[in-house]
Amino acid sequence: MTVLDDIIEGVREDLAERRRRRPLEDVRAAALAAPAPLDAFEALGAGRAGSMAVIAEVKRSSPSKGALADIADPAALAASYERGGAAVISVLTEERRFGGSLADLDAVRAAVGLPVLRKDFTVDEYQIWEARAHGADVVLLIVAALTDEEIASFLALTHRLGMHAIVETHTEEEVRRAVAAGAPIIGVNVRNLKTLEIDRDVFGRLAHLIPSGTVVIAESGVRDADDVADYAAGGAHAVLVGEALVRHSDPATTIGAFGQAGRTSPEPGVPTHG
Ligand SMILES: O=C(O)c1ccccc1NCC(=O)[C@H](O)[C@H](O)COP(=O)(O)O
Repeated sequence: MTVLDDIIEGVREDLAERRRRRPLEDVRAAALAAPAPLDAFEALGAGRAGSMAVIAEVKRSSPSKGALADIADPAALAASYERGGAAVISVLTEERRFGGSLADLDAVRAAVGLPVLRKDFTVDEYQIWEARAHGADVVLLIVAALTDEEIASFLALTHRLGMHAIVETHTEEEVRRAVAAGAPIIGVNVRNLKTLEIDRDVFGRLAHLIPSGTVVIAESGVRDADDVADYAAGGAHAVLVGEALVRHSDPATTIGAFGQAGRTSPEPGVPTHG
């Protein structure tokens, strides 16, 4: 059994329990009554080259590293990410291996005016309705964990609800499946979710397979501004950063530096010479 299989087994058990406590009809009604979603595709630059959006993650722990940070106030952390210029806030809601929760999502949603990603292992449409009911604007669809039929139907539901999905890939075959599904936002996770190994070169090998007009996200393994610059050179419009931010004493400044490092065209009005 891989790490991903193990995580998903736990996700399915927890999901069955939440479903017992709150039937889908209730969650659907709450989702339809929630304020309209924010446009993450635009917030991430709509696939235009030149700038670097930062998706800043609220991440308490992980299977690869164990406990990362004692996040007493996820809302305050997310507010600091927003002050630093993050484009989207990611909130891990998986409980067993990442220490996250829907309560973290609620706290962050209430604290920021940015699009919020409900970062979980989506295996059932219930989780998409649930994400919307809790005010999320984006969900994660991991190609390695889903059939083509599931990707198509989850993507369709996401778009029907006015949300976006980050369709996450790690291999050439997964990128082809994400592209075939017509995903407007594709992430390349340089962390192999089956072995937890990080290989930053994976991004450069796969990003060029993604058609222009798609938002391309480099996920995981960002240690510093140089990593962001490398991902930008490989074609990333955005980076998804967890550990480097939650472990940093000044995440807002770090986000500013990452955005700057990934910019490949000058800001309007900034002279390029002289
Ligand atoms: O982070 C892990 O160890 C992990 C293990 C298994 C499945 C998923 C995992 N992480 C999810 C992520 O994609 C990251 O939280 C995200 O990309 C940020 O990564 P990082 O900046 O390296 O913390």
